[in-house]
Amino acid sequence: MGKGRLIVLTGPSGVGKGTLLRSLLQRHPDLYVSVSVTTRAPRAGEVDGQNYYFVTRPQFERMVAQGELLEWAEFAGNCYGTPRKAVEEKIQQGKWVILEIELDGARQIRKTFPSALRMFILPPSLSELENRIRGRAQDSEDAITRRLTHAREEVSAADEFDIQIVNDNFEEALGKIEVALFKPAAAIC
Ligand SMILES: Nc1ncnc2c1ncn2[C@@H]1O[C@H](COP(=O)(O)OP(=O)(O)OP(=O)(O)O)[C@@H](O)[C@H]1O
Ligand SMILES: Nc1nc2c(ncn2[C@@H]2O[C@H](COP(=O)(O)O)[C@@H](O)[C@H]2O)c(=O)[nH]1
Repeated sequence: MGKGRLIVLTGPSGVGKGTLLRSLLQRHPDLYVSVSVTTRAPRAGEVDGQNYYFVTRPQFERMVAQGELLEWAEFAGNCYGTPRKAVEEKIQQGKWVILEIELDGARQIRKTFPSALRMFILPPSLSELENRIRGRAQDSEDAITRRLTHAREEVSAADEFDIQIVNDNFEEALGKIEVALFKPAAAIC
């Protein structure tokens, strides 16, 4: 059995993290992507237990109080958190576990799992980021404004991460994530 590992993927909402991860999983089905808990309402097509575990705020607060979340944060009016049990079990089993989380959560993981590999995905520009969020057509105008406001703060924190990857050309960005994950450290520049 291989050695378990924790990998954090962060970047502003709409930069393409979820899309990159879906392609990465198709190519590397042995990776495990943690399913987060959120108080956000499901978007069209989102499935409970697959995209997220959708919970009420009291349920979320109970999970926090009982120490069930590895990290959690409030983002654009909703709460998001990583269920501890599944992640710890998968790492124990030797799996490589990926967390797709925002900046506050990534900072928490840096303290609790200093050996985690932390990658930050950047948009080619903020205007392209806005195009992608709008193009996704899943968020209200209010939610879009809040996400773009957060994006500025998040992008300015990119240097806190081990690796920064610009998601301009999708295949190139995906290739860089693969290099960061699978190639020896000397190959990463
Ligand atoms: N390289 C790319 N070029 C153009 N469009 C892209 C690229 N990567 C992703 N997209 C598109 O950008 C939109 C947002 O992508 P996605 O939902 O994966 O972002 P996200 O970072 O996971 O957002 P959130 O954090 O809000 O869940 C999608 O419509 C996706 O198809
Ligand atoms: N700190 C955490 N952030 C998380 C988690 N799951 C998702 N996220 C991040 O929230 C925003 C918004 O997501 P959306 O699905 O509403 O667009 C995005 O940046 C996600 O990466 C989590 O468990 N903890």
